Amino acid sequence: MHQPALHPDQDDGAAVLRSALRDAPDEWALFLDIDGTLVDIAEQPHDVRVAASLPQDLARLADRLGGALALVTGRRVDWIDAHFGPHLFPAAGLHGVERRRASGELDRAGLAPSLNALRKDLGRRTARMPGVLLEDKVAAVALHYRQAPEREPDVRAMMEMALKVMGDGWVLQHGKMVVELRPASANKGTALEAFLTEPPFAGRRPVAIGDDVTDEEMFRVVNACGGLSVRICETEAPTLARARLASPQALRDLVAELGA
Ligand SMILES: O=P(O)(O)OC[C@H]1O[C@H](O[C@H]2O[C@H](CO)[C@@H](O)[C@H](O)[C@H]2O)[C@H](O)[C@@H](O)[C@@H]1O
Ligand SMILES: [Mg+2]
Repeated sequence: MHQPALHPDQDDGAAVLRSALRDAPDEWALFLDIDGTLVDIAEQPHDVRVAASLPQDLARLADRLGGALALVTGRRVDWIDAHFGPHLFPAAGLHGVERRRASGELDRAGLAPSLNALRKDLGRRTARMPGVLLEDKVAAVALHYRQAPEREPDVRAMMEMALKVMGDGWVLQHGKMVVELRPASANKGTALEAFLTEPPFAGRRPVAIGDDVTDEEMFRVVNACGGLSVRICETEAPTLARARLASPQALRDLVAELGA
């Protein structure tokens, strides 16, 4: 797949987003990634800080969009609620594998007993690898190497083996200094498509904002149906997104502005 690099000077995402979401809020649906997009990247998954005003700003913007705002993330939906509550946003977790509709109905990921043994084995191995962190996502598992970048080849090799153990129906999801093993049943693009068939998203044009390879599936869907794709990136990055924002802070400022 050819992915042209998005140049830092290319298409100002803020201007594009303002003219869509402020001028025609009834026409658009907004899909937002979390890590690296709404919140700054931190050394470890549990170190992230959700800005105190962000959940309320998002809830106000969701209100302006008639509720057509969803969080689409690699995190679990339970994690989203713990960090973005009390408002329960429509959400896709585990890269689309679990999904809560605007109605509140939640499709959870099925639990695979074989993952438990595998998780224990990965835990034993990574205990001997300082700086490599196992993130237990219940229906998925992630190995982070941000604090030990030299371990990337070992992490990749371990996860390739883990994928073989789990077999069909599972995929490796690469991300920022992380490799995740998750069910292959969905991705962020299919989750976005599913939202677009339901109220209040149906009939609206999608806007997707993300920062990572997992968000490219959303960008593909959005581009195909005449929506807006925006990548958070400070430098050039190969991407399908057609506009850019410089940082999560730039997006948070915009969310506050558009919701006010
Ligand atoms: O889809 P996202 O909302 O972007 O979530 C992707 C993964 O984000 C988290 O890991 C990433 O962020 C951590 C905190 O900033 C960082 O330490 C790590 O290096 C990044 O890979 C999260 O831990 C994963 O579960 C998400 O899938
Ligand atoms: Mg992200």
